[in-house]
Amino acid sequence: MDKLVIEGGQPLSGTIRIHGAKNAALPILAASLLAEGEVTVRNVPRLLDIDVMLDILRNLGCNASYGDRSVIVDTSPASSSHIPETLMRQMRSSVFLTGPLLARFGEVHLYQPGGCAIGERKIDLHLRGLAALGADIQEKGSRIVCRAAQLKGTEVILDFPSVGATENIMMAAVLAKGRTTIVGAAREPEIQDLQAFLNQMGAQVTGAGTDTIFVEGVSSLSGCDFEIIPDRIVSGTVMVAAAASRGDVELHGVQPRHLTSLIHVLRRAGVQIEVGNAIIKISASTRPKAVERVMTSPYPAFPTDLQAQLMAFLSLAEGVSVIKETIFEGRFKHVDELCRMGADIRVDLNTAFVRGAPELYGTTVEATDLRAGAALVIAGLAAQGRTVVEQVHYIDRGYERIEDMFRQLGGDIIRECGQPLIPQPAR
Ligand SMILES: CC(=O)N[C@H]1[C@@H](OP(=O)(O)OP(=O)(O)OC[C@H]2O[C@@H](n3ccc(=O)[nH]c3=O)[C@H](O)[C@@H]2O)O[C@H](CO)[C@@H](O)[C@@H]1O
Ligand SMILES: C=C(OP(=O)(O)O)C(=O)O
Repeated sequence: MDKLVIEGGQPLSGTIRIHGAKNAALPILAASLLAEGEVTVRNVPRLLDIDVMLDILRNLGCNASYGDRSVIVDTSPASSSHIPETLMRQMRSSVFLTGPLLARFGEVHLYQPGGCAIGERKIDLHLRGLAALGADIQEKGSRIVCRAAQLKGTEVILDFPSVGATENIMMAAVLAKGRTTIVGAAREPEIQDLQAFLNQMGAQVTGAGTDTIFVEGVSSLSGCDFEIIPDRIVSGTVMVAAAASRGDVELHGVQPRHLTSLIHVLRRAGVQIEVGNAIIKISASTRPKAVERVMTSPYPAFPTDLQAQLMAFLSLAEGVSVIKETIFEGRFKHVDELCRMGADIRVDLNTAFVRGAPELYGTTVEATDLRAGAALVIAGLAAQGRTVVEQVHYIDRGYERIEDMFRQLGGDIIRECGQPLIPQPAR
């Protein structure tokens, strides 16, 4: 398996353009199934999770191809509503196919989804929402069958603003009969992007970005051409890496308003940030100050997907930072690895107390999940000496060749290719 080898201590500098958002592209590609016709999705990042989504779409009978940063999906030949277990288990986002398949075929056969081990990650809110729309749901072990000859609009109340459940319910509701109201919806920018995509196909969805979403059911949807928003988590990762390496970086093609909570925390740590139209300039030259209280929460609060990266940065701060993780109960796996690099972090339940150290030191560490892996890369870029990050396939789920991205900014980072994950047949 591949490894990243990083010689730390180089301040990052230069300009970078940020790729499209994985978390917008995945539900949007799943939603393409709702249209009978051809859908073009632009600014799609080349990631492992996107490849898995395209494999699933092909398995369901669609034609799906990737080229020139765009995906073209022709959903007219789609013929199956069975998602294969092996593909279902490769990522959490396979669950996004549930709403669209149910709306299109009146049934869907699926399994509990896989993905990074960062918590229990049930799908009860997804299934309860679909049941409220009239689906009959049978669960046997990890196998799930949902059926509904015609979904019917209703009020769905979410006990927690789950991003995925909000998206699945929106996708199911667009072809339902009548009006659906989602109360307690998640407000993430990716949900607004999904609304824009659905409406471009002819749906009638309003309210995304607030906690109440209205969906007026329509009888059919047609293909469209749509461009994905920039990835706010990749943007945030580059910003934190620039600050940790005490560099000077300009990010282009970003949406600063999606990063308000991170900008606020980094400024509290003493980082210089200038915000323009689709541009963020970030520079840091001194040791950061500790940040007393950071808590992950649903958007617009601080995102759980940047918690690990921020912790790597605050490991180098002057003083003690306190980081509380309220979204995923298993999202502190990077702590042990950061400590192996010289960080001083104590965890008490869902709170990490980070006593900043003057330096981190390179060693061999293991990415245990996607953002934990990104945090170790940041730590490696800022550390003294050589860091080797193993299990890079987790990082490849969400960053398009992370080593190229940081090398473009002057980072000394290369990939050493190992055995392929899936053994290739002998020629
Ligand atoms: C592809 C995608 O967009 N992934 C993002 C999405 O994941 P995802 O959509 O899976 O995250 P959710 O918002 O659904 O999960 C938040 C919390 O709700 C719980 N929960 C969720 C659904 C459910 O049916 N039952 C339940 O208990 C989860 O275990 C978790 O504790 O939002 C997360 C929270 O911002 C991000 O970290 C992920 O990067
Ligand atoms: C947890 C993440 O993704 P997913 O929901 O696809 O597992 C992430 O992007 O950090």
